[in-house]
Amino acid sequence: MRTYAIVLLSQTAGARFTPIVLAGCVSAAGVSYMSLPPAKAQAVDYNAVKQDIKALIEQDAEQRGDGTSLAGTLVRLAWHASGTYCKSTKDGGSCGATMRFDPEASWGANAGLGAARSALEPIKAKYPGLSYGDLWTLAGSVAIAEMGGPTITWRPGRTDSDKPTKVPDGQLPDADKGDIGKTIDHIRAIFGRMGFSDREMVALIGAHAVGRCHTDASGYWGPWTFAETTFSNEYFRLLVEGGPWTVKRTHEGKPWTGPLQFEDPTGKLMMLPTDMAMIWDKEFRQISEEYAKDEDLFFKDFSEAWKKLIELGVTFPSTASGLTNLINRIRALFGFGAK
Ligand code: HEM
Repeated sequence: MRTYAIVLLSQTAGARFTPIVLAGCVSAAGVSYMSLPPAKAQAVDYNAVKQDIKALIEQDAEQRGDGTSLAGTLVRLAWHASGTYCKSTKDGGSCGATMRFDPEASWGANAGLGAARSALEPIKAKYPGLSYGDLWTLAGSVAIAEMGGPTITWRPGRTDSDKPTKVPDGQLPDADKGDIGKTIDHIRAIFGRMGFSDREMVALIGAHAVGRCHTDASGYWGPWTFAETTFSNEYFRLLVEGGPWTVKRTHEGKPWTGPLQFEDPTGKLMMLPTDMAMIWDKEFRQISEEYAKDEDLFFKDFSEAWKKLIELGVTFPSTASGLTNLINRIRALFGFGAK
């Protein structure tokens, strides 16, 4: 049995370390909190934010009524907000939430994400102390949990920039580099720049279990799996055991004029060239096969890599001092602390 809870590490503004407040949060929310020093003037009830994100996803699904969901787009928003990071220059990442501004908002890679950002605006307005960076990454993390994904450990602390990014376009991956070898090298170059290993890249790309491609956003069409609102290892199972995956030639009875993509024998599912790289490349394939066989392993690796992704470049307020930690531990022993 898996745990689907989001673990929140909460900042309490105004009061440095307040076990009573924290204990209250624990019992009210059923999630785990840890105290961090305050960084903002206005306290945010992150559990309430989480509930609002869940409600937004549910309301949106009801309105659509076609089996598609905002949840996948929220995951993509959190990933694109974070995936600009460069481990050498330390630029980019979810801190700053610079996708609010051009040019980043208009990068081709971010097409279609404006709707997800707008959908979250009422939640941002409701919690003045909440940063966009925290909201976007929490929304992606809540969406993963809502779709049955693994436990995500999320913590607040991102501050917003009031200036556009300094980072040039081209930080996020293209789905095709024209030939197999170049596409594989491109994946390693882009994710390597962020500081990810082969295993972490494959795990993260496994998020294509959910959501879909939209012709009016990326130009590609279709979902990767038959259950696009369920976070699972189906993406890897389809890649490894499904198919055969062939070049898409037609769409709804007409010739396909979009970019190169692959389809399964039903014509209902798709893979990007970068997805096919997950079985074309020997090392990627080995990991994809492991995930196809073992969903728990995929969930474990994904949740660790996702936490790393959404924390790239983020400096969190330092945790409690040694003395405060000791006091908290003693309080915890007597049942007052938050574990
Ligand atoms: C080689 C790396 C990747 C490439 C080339 C890529 C490319 C794409 C493209 C072209 C789309 C379709 C966008 C649209 O038309 O709306 C998409 C959607 C999506 N991507 Fe990726 N992606 C990559 C990695 C990732 C990673 C690392 C994650 C998350 C950890 C992710 C999560 C998603 C999700 C959830 C969607 C569905 C969005 C929706 O339903 O609106 N992708 N991706």
